[in-house]
Amino acid sequence: MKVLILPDEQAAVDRAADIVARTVRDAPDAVLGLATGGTMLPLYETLAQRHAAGDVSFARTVSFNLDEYIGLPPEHPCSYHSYMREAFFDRVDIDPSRTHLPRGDAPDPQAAARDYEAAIERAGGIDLQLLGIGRNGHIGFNEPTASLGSRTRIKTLTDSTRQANRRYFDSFDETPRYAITMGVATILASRACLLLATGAAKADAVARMVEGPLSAACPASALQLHAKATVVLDREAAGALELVGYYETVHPEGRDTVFD
Ligand SMILES: N[C@@H]1[C@@H](O)[C@H](O)[C@@H](COP(=O)(O)O)O[C@@H]1O
Repeated sequence: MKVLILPDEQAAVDRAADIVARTVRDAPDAVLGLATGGTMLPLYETLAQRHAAGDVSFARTVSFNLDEYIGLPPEHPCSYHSYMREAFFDRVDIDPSRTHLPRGDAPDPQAAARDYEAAIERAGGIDLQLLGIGRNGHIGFNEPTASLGSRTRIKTLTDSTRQANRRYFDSFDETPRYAITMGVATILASRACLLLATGAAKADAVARMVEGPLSAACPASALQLHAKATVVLDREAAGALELVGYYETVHPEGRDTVFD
């Protein structure tokens, strides 16, 4: 795992944006796996600014988002469909017909999950999967104890995840209980992963992901199995790592060096 530690949030976001932009420049028709959450908002903002400056185009990019809440139609203001439109899709030149999110309002969610896997396969798989991390170590909506062999399916959200996402809804009761999410194995099948974590609230989960045992108790630790996983952190999110000195030697100033 490449662990890149940057001095602050914006520096971490810039480094993550560099990796996304390089992927799309190298392969304009790259398939990106996209993530939601508060952490990703400044990343999408930075990518939108770089697009406006003429530095990067997503015109031929294909995208698949990690997850969506069960029960929310795409036009619901709290759906991840709406999040993606507002944060990114409406601000860059991506072709809406090439963007994909699971349908939270599908009449048969299990069938929708299987179809989503098939669509990823038909697109040739994911070149770069963007990820955030939950405070309990979840990736996508793969909560602790999620099978490390799982594919896209329906997951029940923990109360702690619902509490963390409650701020977007009118009440805790209205915060969805279920989500359709790519599985851990779906994520591991991508050709490269890029996980961005910022802020002290993520420090424990980051330490368990990078240095803890490989365990379904921390689904993000499954990235230890991925041959091309890059973790971009600000100093606060790196705060509980033991081997900081080593990561900083290998990647001085969070540089994405050739030797990893
Ligand atoms: N399903 C999303 C994840 O994809 C995201 O990485 C995580 C952290 O979100 P935030 O960045 O807001 O802390 O929780 C959400 O529930």
